[in-house]
Amino acid sequence: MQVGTTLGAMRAATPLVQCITNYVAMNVAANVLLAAGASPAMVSDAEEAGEFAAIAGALTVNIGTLSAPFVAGMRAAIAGAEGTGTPWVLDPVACQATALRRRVAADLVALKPTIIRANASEILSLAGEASRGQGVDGRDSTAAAQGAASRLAQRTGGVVAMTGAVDFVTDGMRAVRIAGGSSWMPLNTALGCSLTGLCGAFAAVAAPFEASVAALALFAVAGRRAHGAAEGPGSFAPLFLDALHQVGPDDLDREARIEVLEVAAA
Ligand SMILES: Nc1ncnc2c1ncn2[C@@H]1O[C@H](COP(=O)(O)OP(=O)(O)O)[C@@H](O)[C@H]1O
Ligand SMILES: Cc1ncsc1CCOP(=O)(O)O
Ligand SMILES: [Mg+2]
Repeated sequence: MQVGTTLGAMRAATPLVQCITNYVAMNVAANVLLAAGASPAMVSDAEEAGEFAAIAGALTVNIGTLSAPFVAGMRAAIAGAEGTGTPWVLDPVACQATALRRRVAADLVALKPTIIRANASEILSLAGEASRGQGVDGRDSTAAAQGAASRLAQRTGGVVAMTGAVDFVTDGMRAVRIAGGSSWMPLNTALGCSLTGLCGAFAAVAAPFEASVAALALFAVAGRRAHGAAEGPGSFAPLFLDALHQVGPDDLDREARIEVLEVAAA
């Protein structure tokens, strides 16, 4: 897949990405998007969120620190995005954990996100299957959740970008696995949330499946590069930001480990 071309297009556009994300992720995700080449804006109040979505290249919606004002802002923003045909990405953080999260996540999935980016435990929960997720951290393998991801994509008509030690992306018909990254990534809070924002950045310039693959591949390549130079989760964080900025289109094509799957294997 031509992920390098997609990266070049994203950087050329510097897309404005509206991120409705949690308090933990706001700063981390903004820095990740800036380093990768996008223009993030954390705009979530219901009074302005719909208006902003109409001028953004993409919207991302994350339920990490859920509250009634956040939900109102999400609904306003999604309505604004739908009005202009703007792509939007859902991150159902810890959607298995509480009744509130299960209900809000199900309501948002019913609005048919362009992309759902989540860990395997969250995908299993959204698909109505048993999840071993603990809080915001995934505890299921993506291999065990491929069927759930495919069914979810078929139900929404969108793309499911599922992450873990090996990532899996499907639109219900096509599927790929992406290897790479670092075992220190899940020990850095909000990297999953930041990747959701990056999916939005790519979706502003490319079709949802290609956008998701490019975003996850960039994380995988940058994570692998940073791992080689880091000594632990703390030194990993700045090295990862540097790598996100330094990986170019040719590097991405050369270093990305993307396996295109037969549909029957998905
Ligand atoms: N064990 C691992 N080895 C390599 N990369 C990982 C590992 N776990 C997660 N990642 C990477 O970390 C990023 C965030 O994924 P993940 O931790 O699944 O999200 P979340 O924080 O939403 O649970 C993704 O790029 C994923 O590929
Ligand atoms: C720790 C925490 N608590 C609520 S949201 C959040 C951030 C989770 O970030 P990620 O799912 O990207 O690791
Ligand atoms: Mg995480």
